[in-house]
Amino acid sequence: MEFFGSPAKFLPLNSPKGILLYGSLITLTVFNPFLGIIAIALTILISQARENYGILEAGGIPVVEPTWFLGSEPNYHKTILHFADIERCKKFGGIWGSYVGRTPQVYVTDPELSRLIFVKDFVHFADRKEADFGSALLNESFDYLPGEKWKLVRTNMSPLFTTSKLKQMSDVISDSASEFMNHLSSQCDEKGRLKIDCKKCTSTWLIEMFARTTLGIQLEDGKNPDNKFAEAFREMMGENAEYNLLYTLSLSFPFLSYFSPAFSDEPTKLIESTFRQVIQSRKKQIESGGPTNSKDFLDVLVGLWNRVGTEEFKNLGITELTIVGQAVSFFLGGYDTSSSLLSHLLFYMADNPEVQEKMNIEVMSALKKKGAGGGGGGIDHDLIQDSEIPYISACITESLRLAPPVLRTERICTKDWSYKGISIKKGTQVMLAAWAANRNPKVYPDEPEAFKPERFLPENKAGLEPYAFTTFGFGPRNCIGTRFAFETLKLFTCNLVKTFRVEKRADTQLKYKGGAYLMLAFSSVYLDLVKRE
Ligand code: HEM
Repeated sequence: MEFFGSPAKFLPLNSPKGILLYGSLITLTVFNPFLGIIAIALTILISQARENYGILEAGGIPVVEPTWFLGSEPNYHKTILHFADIERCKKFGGIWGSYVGRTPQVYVTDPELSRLIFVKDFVHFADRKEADFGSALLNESFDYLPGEKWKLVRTNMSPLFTTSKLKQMSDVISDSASEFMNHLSSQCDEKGRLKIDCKKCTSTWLIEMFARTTLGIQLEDGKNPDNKFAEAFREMMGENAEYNLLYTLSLSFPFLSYFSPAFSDEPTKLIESTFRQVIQSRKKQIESGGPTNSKDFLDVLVGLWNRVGTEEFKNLGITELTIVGQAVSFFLGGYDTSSSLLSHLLFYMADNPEVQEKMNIEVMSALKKKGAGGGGGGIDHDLIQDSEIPYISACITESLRLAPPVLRTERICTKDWSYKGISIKKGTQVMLAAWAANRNPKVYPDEPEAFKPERFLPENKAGLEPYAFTTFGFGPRNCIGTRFAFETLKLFTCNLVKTFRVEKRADTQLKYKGGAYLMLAFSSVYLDLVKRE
């Protein structure tokens, strides 16, 4: 087994193992050239697959023992990676390494290391790994833009998330949420029940709501879970895709990824053309001096669009597709994460009936206090402040802690880094293992695996270590939509608990998919919505 040594480059000719290996290859080629060439090709492939072995150990990082040539994760496609992270954190502590195929990856859960890597020493870890999603549009996604290109887009997008902008969008989100509840009510049977697939149901609303808030358009048939725009997004994200052995093999032998692209390019066509049309029609509106929403999302996109072709944009490689890609990545960044979170929140609520009763009492009394009574409307930006609905806010935060939709927040080390005997080499991927980090028993000593919203009530949360809540990442490249996400989640949840109870069904289960390495992937979670009197 130890033909290739470790770390494996090609074996030196003058070593005993080298003489044995190269001698055997030459002999085989002389007697059977066909088999000999195959053996030489395999030798080269395997040596390449092992080329990074040893790098992590040399930096003082404990590693998940690699196999002969499939890295540390020979069953990657079957492994539920966030559970693996939890187990490894228990075994190794706050930092460990793994060879994912041939890529050395470092996993961090220790709050102090997270602060250093993601915030203080950001210049060493400013980018994410260059990605090829098999789609030109997705390759322009904001999350994966490199260095200066990312900086320019981020600087232009940040002003969209100020308090005043958020308040402006909040009315649209709130109208959309209450309309959606009315729609769900109208779908209930004569006993006031409706079976839902949590992710499909909540993502339908989120996509419709995003279209309204960011693009200012109303989707045709937007409340129908099977509407073509929502379906295109789900297909593009490969929601029904399963990882297979070919995927695991492609991690060690990247040429195989050509046969198993991560995302599907076909549905991006509908999405790309819709976004292009919307941007171009706002551009025309602005050029003809028509009224606009003054610096909303579309105005920012049009501003960037008008700079395509300038020297600065040419140098940075920013094209029209880059601009469309930003609109798409806001949808993706927002809808998939939020629907994943809402599915977990609904599951925890169904699992804890007493919790949802408290949530209902809280929202009803906040409405009463406001003078809005029990009838429609009233749930708006002011009502969803933490001071008005501390318990509901705590339930949302606890769900975010327990089930972070982004399993691992990633960075690539662009400059060698070291700290107290640990060194990370340029080219290594660094992952914040969110599921494990958020269960830190030193920070959440009371049953870290359990759903306990009380942890985040105002009287309890003050002393919590901020770097042990990793759900939105950290530092200059953290989630730009955090405040928007909280606004959305709170408006939806308040409307939901006011209108419905959530109940488990005989077929309710929460089953995670293997191989998902970035975004949480799970099979349909079915629950019943039951209308409140
Ligand atoms: C529950 C909801 C959400 C969760 C858990 C979440 C989580 C995350 C995480 C972990 C990151 C990576 C942060 C890092 O690398 O440090 C991220 C990045 C990002 N998120 Fe979110 N997100 C959510 C909602 C949203 C929403 C609503 C939007 C848009 C309105 C959004 C847009 C983005 C974008 C554009 C990035 C890339 C930022 C950059 O690279 O500079 N996210 N998000």
